[in-house]
Amino acid sequence: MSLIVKICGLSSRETLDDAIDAGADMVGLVFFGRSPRFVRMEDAAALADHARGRAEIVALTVDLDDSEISAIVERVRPDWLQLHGAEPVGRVAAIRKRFPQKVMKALGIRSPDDLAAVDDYASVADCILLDAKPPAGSDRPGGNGASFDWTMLEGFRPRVDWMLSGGLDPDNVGEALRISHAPGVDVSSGVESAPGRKDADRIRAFIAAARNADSVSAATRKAS
Ligand SMILES: O=C(O)c1ccccc1N[C@@H]1O[C@H](COP(=O)(O)O)[C@@H](O)[C@H]1O
Repeated sequence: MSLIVKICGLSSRETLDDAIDAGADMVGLVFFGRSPRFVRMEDAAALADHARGRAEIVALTVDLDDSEISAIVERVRPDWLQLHGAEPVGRVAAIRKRFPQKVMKALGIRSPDDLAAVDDYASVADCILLDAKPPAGSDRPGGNGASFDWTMLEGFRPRVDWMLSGGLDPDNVGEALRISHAPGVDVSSGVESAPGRKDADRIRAFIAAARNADSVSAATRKAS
């Protein structure tokens, strides 16, 4: 199976097209008000319609309640709900049961002990997204351009689909894949020229570097 690449935090038709034309499998829309990538519901609905059928649409949410998620589901009709808050296992299970979307649960990682949570969520999420824990002083749980030590992922083979994120960029995604053999990668800050401003050249460079590294990594995954 080939590498899944998600470009997150897109907020214009132009950058959506840049990501999709460059080969993104998933595009993310951010519904977190304190993010520089925040998109209002009406804009998100139009962006999703623009992308529909060309890439999977991911709605990034942080600790929203059912009525807020319902509004996104009805207006935006995403393929995925990305849960990037402190949603406990039971809450993730309830969201997955209530809504038809696939569920991606983000988990903050700083030390190898944090990986234990992956097993806890494996049966209630369709995909686990490993992200760095936010640096001190950050007011958002992701999108901080912060990475964690990927060497703790050597030999990591969870029983659930997963993706790597956190501080990835065109220069380091190859190394991240060589170390982690992640089946998917997700990026936001690393393909921007300023917070919230996506850069077409960096998007293309990121996806090219990731696909290039994955051709090597896929062979290793097959052999292991
Ligand atoms: O992008 C944001 O602003 C954001 C806000 C709140 C939660 C998550 C957010 N982004 C996600 O964080 C990871 C890592 O991002 P980065 O590449 O380190 O900037 C990624 O999944 C984004 O989708």
